Amino acid sequence: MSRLELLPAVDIRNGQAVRLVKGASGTETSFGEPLGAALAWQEAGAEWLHLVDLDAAFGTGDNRELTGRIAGTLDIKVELSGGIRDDESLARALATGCTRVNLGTAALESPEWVAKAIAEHGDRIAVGLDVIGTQLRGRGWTTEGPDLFEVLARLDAEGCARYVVTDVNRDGTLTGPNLELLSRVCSATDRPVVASGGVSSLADLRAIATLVPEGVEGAIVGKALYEHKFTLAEALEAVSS
Ligand SMILES: O=C(O)c1ccccc1N[C@@H]1O[C@H](COP(=O)(O)O)[C@@H](O)[C@H]1O
Repeated sequence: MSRLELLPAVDIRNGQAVRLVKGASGTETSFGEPLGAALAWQEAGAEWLHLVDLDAAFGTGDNRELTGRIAGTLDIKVELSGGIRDDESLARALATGCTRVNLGTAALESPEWVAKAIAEHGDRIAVGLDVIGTQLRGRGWTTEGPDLFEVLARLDAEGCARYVVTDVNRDGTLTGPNLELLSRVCSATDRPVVASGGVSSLADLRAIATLVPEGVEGAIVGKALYEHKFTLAEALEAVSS
C-alpha cells in the first residue's frame, strides 16, 4: 500500500509566510520569510511543498517573483496555487519548474479554459475543490460556486488528474480533518485526492492515512507545523507504514 504524502504549506501574503484562519483575509499570523520557511521544510525531509500566493488568490496583488524564486530554488516537488486563472498566469506558473499547479477559481468561472489546460498539461494540473459544506468557494474563498459533486463529475469527464480538497471551515483551525468529506469525494472519483484543512496532530495524519486505500494520496499540513504541534520528521514517521 502507498504511504500518505505530506505537503507542508507555505502561504504568502505581502511577501511573508502566513497562516490564515478559515482563509479569512485579516486573520494572518506571520511566520517570516517564505524562502527560508520553504528551505527549512526541504531540509527537514519534505518531498513536497504546497506553495500558495494568497495575494493572487484574493486579488490584492501577487508574489509571483517570490513563488518563482522558491520553486526554482527547491529540489523537492512543488504544488503551486493562487491566482492561476488564464493563459499568462498558467504559463508563468508552469515555467517556474513546479511539479504541478492547483487551479481554484478558474474551475468555477472558466470551465472551458480549465478543460483546455487539463487537455494540454495532464497531471501538471490539479484542481482545488475548496468547500463550505459541499458548496465550492472561489476568489480567496469569498464567492460561492456550484456544488462540489457537480463540478467533480464534469472535471472527471474532462480528465482532471487530481483534486486538492479543502474544508474551508477547518483550514487554519486545528480542529481535525473532515474525513467524511474526503471519503465522499473518494467515492465519487477514481482520481487521487489531496486532503487539506484542519490537521492538528499526528493522530489526524494517521486518520487521513487510513483513507489511502480509498484514494487519498496526500495531506497538506500548515498551522500544526508552524505552531510546533509536531515536527515534520514526526509527521513523516507517523505516515511511514
Ligand atoms: O490556502 C489558503 O489558506 C487560502 C485561503 C484563501 C484563498 C485561497 C487559499 N488557498 C489556495 O488558493 C488556491 C485558489 O486560488 P485561485 O482561486 O485559483 O486563485 C486554492 O487552490 C488554495 O490552494
